[in-house]
Amino acid sequence: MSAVDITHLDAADTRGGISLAEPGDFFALLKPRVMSLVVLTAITGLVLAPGAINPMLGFIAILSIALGAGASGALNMWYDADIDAVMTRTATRPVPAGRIAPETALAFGLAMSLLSVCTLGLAVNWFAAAFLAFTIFFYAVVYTMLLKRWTPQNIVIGGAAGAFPPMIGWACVTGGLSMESFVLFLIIFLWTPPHFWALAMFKMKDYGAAGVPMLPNVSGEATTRFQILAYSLVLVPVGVLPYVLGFAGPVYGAAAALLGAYFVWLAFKTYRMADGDEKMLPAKRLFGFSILYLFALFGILLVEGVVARLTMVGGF
Ligand code: HEM
Ligand SMILES: CC(C)=CCC/C(C)=C/CC/C(C)=C/COP(=O)(O)OP(=O)(O)O
Repeated sequence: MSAVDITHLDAADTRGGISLAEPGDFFALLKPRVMSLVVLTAITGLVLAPGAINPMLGFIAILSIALGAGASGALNMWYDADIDAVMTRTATRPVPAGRIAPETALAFGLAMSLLSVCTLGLAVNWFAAAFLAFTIFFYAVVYTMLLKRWTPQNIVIGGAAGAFPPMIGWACVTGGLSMESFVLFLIIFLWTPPHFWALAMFKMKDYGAAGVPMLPNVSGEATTRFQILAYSLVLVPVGVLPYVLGFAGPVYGAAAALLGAYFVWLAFKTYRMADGDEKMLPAKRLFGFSILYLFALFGILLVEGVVARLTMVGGF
């Protein structure tokens, strides 16, 4: 159900026969900043997986995953144009702002989905390609179309989409799944609720105006603060698991423990925030730090993985 009428957007990209969309608008449809972290987690999965991969095929694999993530972002922006138009954070996106017509965004998203999946299948393997297709479907259909407007657990279930990329990267090399790639999935899966609910707390008015049932709006701030702390407390030990299970080194182990301790501290400060705190500084800090945390963990895993491959006979 639409929160607002977007029929005015139908002919949005042409006036007097001239397209108003610029290349930058199509780039924005790909959600490039989120994609950067998705790409990092996918490369990490690919590099840590046992077995050789031709560097050119590895490059094509990552490009396909990036394209697929971008495609799912475009499909999300097509479907969500009505609610994006109501929220200050998203109102200037190309579709709600009228620079790209909804049907153009849809066609772009579908074409890119097809291109990314077929490229991955033809160049790398069809298991990874099917997994990529499933992930695009999960974000664009299961999260965006089915869960987001229906349940405050939307991001807990839907967040799985954002956690699959390291498993896809791993599958590009091995053609299958593994306990290690599942642990990488689990780190992102458990990270998503504190990452997003911290933001949802200080963007509550936006979500309220758009009628999206995010946890702070539905269950209140106190419940959200508790859930953030609970997920963080589970996330941090799981973040150390790659070291405990022996597929990451001591540098990673120490970083995961230290950064994890700070993550829990910020989650605790968020939990202790006073009711009606307008500034919400702890929640803002936690949101910002959540991004740094995941970049750091996967960045270190990646560096360790590259070093291990470079020093091993057979390398890549
Ligand atoms: C359902 C799960 C998720 C939800 C609902 C969500 C939501 C959001 C939102 C609303 C923002 C703010 C963007 C803005 O200011 O416009 C954001 C930022 C960000 N998210 Fe997430 N996120 C989720 C999962 C992920 C995942 C899985 C990743 C990558 C692995 C990720 C990476 C990022 C990054 C890098 C940013 C900062 C860049 C930016 O501000 O656009 N997120 N997220
Ligand atoms: C490989 C592949 C296909 C990966 C795609 C998975 C992916 C990038 C998931 C990220 C989830 C995400 C950014 C949700 C944003 O929520 P939202 O859409 O509700 O946020 P918004 O309000 O900013 O639009």
